[in-house]
Amino acid sequence: MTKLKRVILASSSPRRIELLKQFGIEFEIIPSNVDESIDQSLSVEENVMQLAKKKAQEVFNKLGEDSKQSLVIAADTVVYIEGLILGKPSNEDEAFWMLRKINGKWHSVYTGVCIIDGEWERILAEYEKTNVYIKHMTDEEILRYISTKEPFDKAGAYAIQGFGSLIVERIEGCFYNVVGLPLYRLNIMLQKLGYDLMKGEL
Ligand SMILES: Cc1cn([C@H]2C[C@H](O)[C@@H](COP(=O)(O)OP(=O)(O)OP(=O)(O)O)O2)c(=O)[nH]c1=O
Repeated sequence: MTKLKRVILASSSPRRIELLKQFGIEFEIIPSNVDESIDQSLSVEENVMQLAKKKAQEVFNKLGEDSKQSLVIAADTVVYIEGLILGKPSNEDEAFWMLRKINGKWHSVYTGVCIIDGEWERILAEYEKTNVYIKHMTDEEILRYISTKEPFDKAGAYAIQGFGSLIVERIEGCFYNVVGLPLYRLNIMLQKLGYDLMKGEL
């Protein structure tokens, strides 16, 4: 297999960037600029895979000639509860509403991952699901959590890796999926394309 000229993470998420960095591979960061609005008429699985595809495709299309020797990775994370898909809250009221919605209950976090391999002209899109139980909080506790400012750029208005760790009672499934990049799933997908993070092959 010829060495890829460019490996691109199509994301502005500091969490995704940090998670991918730990494997010692060289990659560039090119955030996408797509409309991330959720289509409540589609299933949650379709939503996250379609959004991840849109992000990857947009960045891939900008690469021009280089695209043939490039691999682009993109992801999209949402929270799913009682038939509703929650993205990132746009203000304090929305964060409060989302946190009340997931308060004292199980919900599911879905991340869609898309990989475009220009060399083989292949597009792979899959998703991972993790169940998360949030402890019961009083309104005062919810407001205190919001005052950390952590909820604003996070799907479902919390971050399991930050202050949010103090409200997540238990999880079932991949932790990294909740943070925004399901590493196990990502490597399974890369292996399907002939790469492997364990071997440093990318
Ligand atoms: C539930 C949860 C989400 N998140 C984050 C991961 C994602 O960054 C964000 C969901 O928004 P996304 O739209 O998936 O990603 P993004 O807009 O931050 O970045 P980009 O589209 O450029 O890749 O929520 C956490 O960091 N911790 C959590 O516990």
